[in-house]
Formats: sequence, C-alpha cells, structure tokens
Amino acid sequence: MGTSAVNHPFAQSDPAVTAPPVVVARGLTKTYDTGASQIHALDGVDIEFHRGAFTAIMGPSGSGKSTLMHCLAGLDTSTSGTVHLGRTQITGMRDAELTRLRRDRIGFIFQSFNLLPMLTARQNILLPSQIAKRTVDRARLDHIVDVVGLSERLDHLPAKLSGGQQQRVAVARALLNAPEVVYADEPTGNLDSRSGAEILAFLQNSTRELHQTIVMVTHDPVAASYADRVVFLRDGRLVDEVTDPTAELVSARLLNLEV
Ligand SMILES: Nc1ncnc2c1ncn2[C@@H]1O[C@H](COP(=O)(O)OP(=O)(O)OP(=O)(O)O)[C@@H](O)[C@H]1O
Repeated sequence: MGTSAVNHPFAQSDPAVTAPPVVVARGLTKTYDTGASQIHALDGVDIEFHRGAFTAIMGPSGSGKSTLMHCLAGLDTSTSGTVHLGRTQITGMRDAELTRLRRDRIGFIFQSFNLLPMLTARQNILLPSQIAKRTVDRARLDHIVDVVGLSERLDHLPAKLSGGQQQRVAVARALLNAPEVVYADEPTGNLDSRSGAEILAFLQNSTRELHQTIVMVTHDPVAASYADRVVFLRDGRLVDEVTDPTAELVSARLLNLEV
C-alpha cells in the first residue's frame, strides 16, 4: 500500500507545510527612480505564507524588508508582480478598496504601538471593529484580553500603561477580528527584553491556539527565533530561509549576508 503525502502524520500536523497559502506574492518588484539611478528595492520576490504559520523577514539594512511588508499589506504599490490575499488579488486595487481590505482582513502591529491616546485600552482594542461596524465576538475578546493579561487594565489610558502593556493592547486589537494575516513591523523594537519576550510569546501562541498567520519584520535574531520560519532578503531578493530557527542560527545566517 502506498503512502500519500496527505496521510503523512508530520505533513498533516505542520501548518506551515499543509495549509493553503494565505498570502502569495509572485515576481514582486519595486523600483525607485531617483533620476540619476534606479533602486531595485524588491527584485523579483516569490513567497507564500501559510495559515497558522509565524514567519520572520530578516536581512541587512536596506535589503527591502519594509518594502516587502508594505507591498504585501497593500500599504505600498509594487512596480510589477502580484500579491494575493486568499483568492483576492490586491495588486492593482484602488485605494478605497485597499483601505477596506486592510480594515476587514488584515491586522497590524507597529513598533510605536499606534494607540489613540484619548481612548482607554478597551476602546483602542474595539475601535477597528466599531469603525467597520463589526459585531465583536465577546468570547474571543475575553480570551485574548485574558491571555495578554490586560483584564485589570482595560479602563486605563495608554499614558498610564507601560510600553509592554501598550503593545499588548495593540496585539489584542490586531487579533480581535481574527484577520487572515497579521503584519508586525519590529513589534519589540521599543520594548525591554522581558516585555519583548512576552509579546513574542503571545504572537507565537496565537499561531498555535488561534491558527493566526503572522508575518513579522525584525532585526533581532532572538525575536526571529520565536517564528516557525525565517526568510532572508538581500538587495531585494530572497536569498535564504531557515525553519525552526534558533537565535544562534539566525545570527550566523545574517552574518553571512552582511559580508
Ligand atoms: N521612497 C524611497 N525612495 C527611494 N529609495 C527608497 C525609498 N524607500 C526605500 N528606498 C530604498 O529601497 C531599499 C529598500 O529599503 P527598505 O526600507 O525596504 O529596506 P529595509 O530592509 O526595511 O531597511 P532597514 O532595515 O534599514 O529598515 C533601500 O535601498 C532604500 O534606500
């Protein structure tokens, strides 16, 4: 009797391998024309992100990490190539459509938290759902707030919260709507190492428990080690990839790219 890939126990249990891709980019390029010369910020990137997988994007400064994330998330337009979110091709969409798509289907976590200072933690978490006139899943809200340890602080303004607590609010806000993908741009860049580790553990748990798909840009090999997979960019091209990374392995691969 033959064994098919579908029946393989590891293939079935590894979401990074078996789940259909949530985000697919093909032949993605982004060229800046500076007059005297052209900068190829992205130079033909093909990449997929699968449901429930936590992926880190790394690479030397100027390698194209932010450009890639912005093009994937519909925050920037590519010069050529395609990006799909599920069955939806987002390249070529008009601004208004992109705004709706980002609001309804994508979660964002930024280095600088991006909370509204006049709103409490609870109001910040609920704001995107209110703007989108979405019914809030109360059980999911309670679960997420509980997991990130914000239950006692929901009525605080951001100014009364530590950086780590503010980022937990941003994580809860990003996860509440169960978006198809969460993009995190240096989410621990402004945090001390303990708060950073907590945030990364929450992100990691959300992929395991809630099957959340997360794509994170980071400079930090320790942060990247929380991911299932690390992809490396150099000069706008994908040049390396590691699964089940350790901080040491990621550091060594990065060092290779910088020489
Ligand atoms: N608006 C722009 N005009 C011209 N060149 C740009 C522009 N934005 C980015 N670039 C160039 O595109 C390339 C990729 O930039 P990008 O910010 O994506 O890199 P990065 O890997 O995120 O860098 P860092 O780690 O320093 O944040 C760099 O050479 C950068 O100088």
